[in-house]
Order: sequence, then structure tokens, then C-alpha cells
Amino acid sequence: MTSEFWPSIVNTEPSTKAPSLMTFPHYHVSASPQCPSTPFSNLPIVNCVVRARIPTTSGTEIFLHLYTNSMDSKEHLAIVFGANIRSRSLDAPRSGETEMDRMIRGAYIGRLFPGRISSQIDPNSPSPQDGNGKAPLVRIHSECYTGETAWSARCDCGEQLDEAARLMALEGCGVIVYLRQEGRGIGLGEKLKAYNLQDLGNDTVEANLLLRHPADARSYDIATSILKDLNLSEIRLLTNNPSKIAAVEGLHKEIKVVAREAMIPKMWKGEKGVQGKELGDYLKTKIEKMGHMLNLPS
Ligand SMILES: Nc1nc2c(ncn2[C@@H]2O[C@H](COP(=O)(O)OP(=O)(O)OP(=O)(O)O)[C@@H](O)[C@H]2O)c(=O)[nH]1
Repeated sequence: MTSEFWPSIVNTEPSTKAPSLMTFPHYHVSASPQCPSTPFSNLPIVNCVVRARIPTTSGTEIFLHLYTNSMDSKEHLAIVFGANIRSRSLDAPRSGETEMDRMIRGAYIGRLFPGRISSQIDPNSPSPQDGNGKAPLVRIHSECYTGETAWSARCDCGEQLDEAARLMALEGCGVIVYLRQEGRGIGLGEKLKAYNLQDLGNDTVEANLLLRHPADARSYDIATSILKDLNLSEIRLLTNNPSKIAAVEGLHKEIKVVAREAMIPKMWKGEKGVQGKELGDYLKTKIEKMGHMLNLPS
């Protein structure tokens, strides 16, 4: 993720002075049974197993939440901007755990600092920022090794991830749900075969179908459950994909998309961004065959 242009929202230094880990007192917290996060629907149950603060290269701090779930064995993620968005499954007390256990798995309030002994009280923490009154920005992002790590200009996935992060950093609030469904759910190996079929003259949809995969094999149930776990019921969704909006809202409208924010490719806005013939073909197919809510530049 390139992020030189994200604004810096949080930049506070932790205080120091610590008893050593060896002498750390283990306070026990009371345990209560953990509620399934989705009691009225068939959505998967998700569990945030660990959360950690990540200072980023832009200066913005994010909180990375790692989830397990009842549907698959992948480690899906929520990248959280802002201190007000908290995971219910992470914060729920666990049987027999100590205050140290809670801090190690990230279930603390405020900031960690050497010598901190309670997950609950942190008088040195800055108070959480007030929201801006709007529903939080959310991006549901599907993994794209080629676009995010291997500098591919066949798609704009890396650019979209950066742009979502930039907007959320600006607002000081937001969530990128990062789903491990590479290649629209067909996996990296199959996506690479699809690229070869594209070089042989097929578009992205045809290439998937020739490989006997659906045009789009993704599901957003886990994203819906993660957003519920993060206590979000109304969101502004960053997407051009109509199926994504319907899917993330869930069968019982567990999440309400109160606004859609378009993701316009940077080069179409006259900015420096990913470009090339392959990207042009990829976007054209999204618009013409997958109903994406974007207008091709004239
Ligand atoms: N099968 C296949 N997958 C691709 C191709 N290009 C990109 N992808 C995958 O498409 C996914 C990215 O889709 P998203 O960024 O969620 O975009 P979207 O659903 O098209 O809609 P937006 O929210 O509008 O961006 C990632 O999993 C990529 O790996 C391709 O040519 N073939």
C-alpha cells in the first residue's frame, strides 16, 4: 500500500516507565458467555481474535483486527480508522483470562505503554474523537496479490485500497474489511490462468467462464458479520459494484447502506494513477458486463 498522501490524524507518543514483564501482576477479569454476533440470521459467526495498532508510513494510525469465522478457515481482516469503532467479540471477556492476556490480544481501551497493568483504565489516553455525525465510510475489499503487491496495472485494486485509506484517514473514521477472496473468489492460480486467457483475447468475464468459474465467485456474508461485530448498522459504502451493496446489506438488512460513494479511477479524474490498455479493458468489462456504476470517459 503506498500511502505518502494520507493525512496524519493520530500522532501521540506513548508514555514510558515500566515494571518488567517478569513482575507483571496477572489480574483476572470476570468471564461471561460470549454471544454469537448474529443471533437472528444465518450469517457466519465471526470472532476477532486479535487487534493491534499499526502506525503507518503516512503517519495515520490504524487498528488491524484479525478475525476467524464459522464459514471458512481464512484470516479475514478489518482495518479500522478511529478510536470509536470497537469489536464486540474482541471486547467480550474470556474465561480465565488475565488483564495481561486482554492487552496482548488487543482488548484494551486507549493506548498501551510500558508498565500498563489494566486493559480498562488508561488515564493517559487521549479521549476518543467525536464522530462527524455521518455514517462511517466502509470499503469491502477483496484480496488482490497482483494489484496490491506485484504492481499490476491490469486492475486498480491497489489504487482503490490506497484511496479508501486516504478518505478514511481524512475523516478519522472508517473500516476497510479485507476479505481473503483473491481473484473474485477463484484464487490466485486460477486468476493467473484467466490473465493468460485475457492475453489470448478474452475479457475478464469470458476468461472466468472458460475456466468453468462464475464471473464473480465472491460472498460478502463474512463482511456483513464483521461490520455487525464492529457495531456498525448504517454505513456509507465505497464501491461501484451494485451486487456488493445488495450482498453486504444481508438478507435481513442487517447493515444499511445509507449512501454509496463512487470509486473513480484516478486517471479518469486527471490525477496520477494506474493506467494502461489492460486496465481500460478491465474497467470497460466491469461497466458493460457487470453493471458497475461508472461512466466511461468520453
Ligand atoms: N478473476 C479475476 N479477478 C480479478 C481480475 N482483476 C481483478 N480481480 C480481482 O477482483 C477483486 C477486486 O474487486 P474489488 O476491488 O472488490 O472490486 P469490485 O467488486 O469489482 O467493485 P468495486 O467495489 O467497485 O471496486 C480482487 O479479488 C482481484 O484479485 C481478473 O481479471 N479476473
